[in-house]
Amino acid sequence: MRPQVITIAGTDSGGGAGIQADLKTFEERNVFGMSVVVAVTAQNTKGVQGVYPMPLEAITRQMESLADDFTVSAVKTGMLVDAQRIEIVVHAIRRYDWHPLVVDPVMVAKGGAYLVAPEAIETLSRKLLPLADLITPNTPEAEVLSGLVIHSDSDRELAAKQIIKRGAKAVLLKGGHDEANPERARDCFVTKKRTVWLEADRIHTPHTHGTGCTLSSLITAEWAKGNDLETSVRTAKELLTRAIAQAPEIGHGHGPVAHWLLREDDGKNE
Ligand SMILES: Nc1ncnc2c1ncn2[C@@H]1O[C@H](COP(=O)(O)OP(=O)(O)OP(=O)(O)O)[C@@H](O)[C@H]1O
Ligand SMILES: Cc1ncc(COP(=O)(O)O)c(N)n1
Repeated sequence: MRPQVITIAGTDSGGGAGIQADLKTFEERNVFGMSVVVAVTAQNTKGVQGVYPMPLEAITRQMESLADDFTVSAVKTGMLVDAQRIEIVVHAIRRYDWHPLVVDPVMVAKGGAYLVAPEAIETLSRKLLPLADLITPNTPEAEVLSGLVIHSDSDRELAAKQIIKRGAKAVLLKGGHDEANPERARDCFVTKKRTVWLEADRIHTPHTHGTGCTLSSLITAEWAKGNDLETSVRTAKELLTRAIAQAPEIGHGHGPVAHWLLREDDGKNE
């Protein structure tokens, strides 16, 4: 049976990030994608023009509908908007025992718009983080979640370990924002047992809208198919690098990555 996976996040009308990126990614990786819309955003490659949180009841009902019918193999979360919405998502994840759980602790969009209220970060850190089988912060998010300032590789590793101390089972600390390394895009993957550095060429392109969403969806899909976490993370990084390298010129700002290059050939498309 095809693995069934859920994204709990915000939409991106521009199609490059959020739930749209997640569902495109799931489809390309041959898992059946479902969604819980926490907020609708009016958004394009130039920025976020509006955020419209869904009513709490609508979020709860979507999760009930999915729990009532599907065999869920993995779940990811993205933009969760505020403390109240984080709380009801946490409640459902506990109630339905949705694991493995990949938490992309989305805080601020590339253009600077807040995707979660700053006062909700405490709730995210205290209640959602401890449920995460993997959490995928970028550098600024890792600083907030660990309470540490990050300059060096050893800071990165230390911050990831601190996030594990706070309850996450594994951390992928993404280096897309690491301006100090102009040639390589390096991510630090830390579990209780080991630290692994994942490296790829840094691609010189403005078209990186939705890279974090796409990476966490790739990992969720690969994990749902029964691969182990480290293999899932490695595969995801390789695929994403290719999709960034061939990012199309779509829109007038930070364009999306080439989701169609993530396709897994299962022999059925020929
Ligand atoms: N220019 C680039 N070239 C190659 N890889 C990149 C580039 N920018 C980001 N990445 C990789 O993309 C993934 C996402 O990293 P990034 O730090 O951009 O996440 P993010 O900020 O959460 O993304 P988003 O902007 O979607 O929220 C990481 O694996 C990172 O190394
Ligand atoms: C709904 C939604 N979720 C997540 C992101 C983060 O992606 P990025 O930082 O690439 O804009 C986004 N822009 N919109």
